[in-house]
Amino acid sequence: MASLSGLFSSSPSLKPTKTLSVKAFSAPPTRGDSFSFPHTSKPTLLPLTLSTPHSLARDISHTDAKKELIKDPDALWKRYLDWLYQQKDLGLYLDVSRVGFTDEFVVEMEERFKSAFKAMDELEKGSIANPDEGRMVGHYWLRNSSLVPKPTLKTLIENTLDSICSFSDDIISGKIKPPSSPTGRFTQILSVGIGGSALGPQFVAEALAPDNPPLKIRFIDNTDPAGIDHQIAQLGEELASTLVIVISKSGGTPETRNGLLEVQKAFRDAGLNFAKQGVAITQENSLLDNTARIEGWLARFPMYDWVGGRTSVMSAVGLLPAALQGIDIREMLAGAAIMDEATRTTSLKNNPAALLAMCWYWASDGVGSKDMVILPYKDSLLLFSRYLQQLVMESLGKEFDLDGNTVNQGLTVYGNKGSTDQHAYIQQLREGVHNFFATFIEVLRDRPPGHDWELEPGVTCGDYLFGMLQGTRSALYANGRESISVTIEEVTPRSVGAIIALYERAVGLYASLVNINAYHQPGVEAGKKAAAEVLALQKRVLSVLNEASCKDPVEPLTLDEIADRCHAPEEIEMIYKIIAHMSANDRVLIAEGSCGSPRSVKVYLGECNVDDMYA
Ligand SMILES: O=P(O)(O)OC[C@H]1O[C@H](O)[C@H](O)[C@@H](O)[C@@H]1O
Repeated sequence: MASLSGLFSSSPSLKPTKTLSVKAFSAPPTRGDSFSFPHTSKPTLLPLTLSTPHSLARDISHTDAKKELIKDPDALWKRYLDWLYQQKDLGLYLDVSRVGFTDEFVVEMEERFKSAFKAMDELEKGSIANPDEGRMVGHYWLRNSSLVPKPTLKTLIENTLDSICSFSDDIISGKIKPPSSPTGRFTQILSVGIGGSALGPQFVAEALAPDNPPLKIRFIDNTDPAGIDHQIAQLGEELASTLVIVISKSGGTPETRNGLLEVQKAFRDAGLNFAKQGVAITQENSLLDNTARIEGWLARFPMYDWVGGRTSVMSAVGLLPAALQGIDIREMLAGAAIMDEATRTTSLKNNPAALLAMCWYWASDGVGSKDMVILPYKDSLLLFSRYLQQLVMESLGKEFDLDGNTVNQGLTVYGNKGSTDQHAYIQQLREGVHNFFATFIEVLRDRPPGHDWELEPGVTCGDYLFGMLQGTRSALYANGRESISVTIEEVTPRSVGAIIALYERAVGLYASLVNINAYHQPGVEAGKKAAAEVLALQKRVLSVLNEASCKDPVEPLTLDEIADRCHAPEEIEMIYKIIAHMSANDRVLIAEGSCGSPRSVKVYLGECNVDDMYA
């Protein structure tokens, strides 16, 4: 693994120090005259300060009253033409005409974007864009290493890319072989990781893996034992020809560690040598890195301090699994690089990421008052909304702004795919509670050339899909529901790289507009900490039960008795849940009562462990 020493800085986290509450809204903006999409009221943009109390926008945000329709097709066509964005090299279009922002709003946003563009420029030049963690934010450098602020990083990025390509070539060609496989080559990948260490690889695999990839991929992205067993069972004999890629930026995420331990056990049970089939992708000197080094795993690839998990798909995290599936990763990087370039322009109208961010702001009042429904009309893009959930919600879902004001920001993302979702929840979108705006992802090419046929005169299967998309867009709009359309010509490594880059930049710009840190995730720690406390309590419960079960005769205990002996009477409900879970898994026995009536329950362990008693 290339040396990463000296690249990482750590600094104490900077917590917001104050909570301000400033009422600073003026009258709602006037509507544009050439095109009006009459929301009942919208928050006026505040003066260009970095301490905008966006949460207050809720107080005056528009009601959900049905909007009037734009009846005039000429005006709509003009708006479509006026605002249509095209990136020729990528064959990508962005249509924001069905979002009802006004000319006045655009003018105000142009002002506000000046500082967003400046912040983005500084980020790309290596500023500490994640102030709470004292980190640079460098995912844009992964696809254009000439941008890096330090020459050592350029070498690191390029060397890692080269080593990913040569390692995957050697695996695919069979030059690197699994030690005990009868086939003599690796045929399967088992990717173990969670969050940003899974969602990108999953999305890319679903979008781009060929029908018969050189290696097929499976994922363990949870600590669900049954889910893990299922993946291992599905591999069956092919475990011997499975390359296990363990991905964790931090190298210490419990779910990933558990997945690894479970897979290692499966290898032991099958008499296989895990180390000869294991690959780690992690930061240098993390727990995972040290484990892989000490155990002599097949390979290790670096993750960088300056790349966040949710923007890591173009690091080894996403590139190695993709390359092993025969996906052209340099094309993915090229698509992202072109989009990065296109989204650097400071002309709002010509910057597709800025247009997206502006529409999000308009549609959700800059406070996330409406959800973003992502509807790709292409099966292979099914996981895009799932991928975006982390990218958008972990980035934008923040309690405090950069000045320490309580803002509770965010933007909710959901969606699966069209036309499938039309038969599920589109009914509510069109007629029910008006709490969303839609984004259609349209793919022009239905099938590879030469494979199409007409299933009825003049109409192909893809024409139906096209019709469903356009019909839904029109039907939603006719009922006052706003939508954005992103169109790509085909689903290729280049276009997938481009749409990832498009949304990464849009999230970064939007975060600047609402003055939050998009690059940390302080809220995630609370759940992790609470989980650790539950497991610590479980150990105390087990110890108390063990002691009682070693008595002669065995002393079954009530929940109150267990709680008392754990010195945790306030945790009795949690103790009950722990007992119920262990009982369901045959790890404690119920002497009296049943789990359904907690007061009646008396519990003991099946056997006494004397070692534990004196531990
Ligand atoms: O890659 P890892 O360090 O294992 O982290 C996996 C995930 O863990 C946390 O939940 C973070 O909030 C995510 O941003 C991250 O992607």
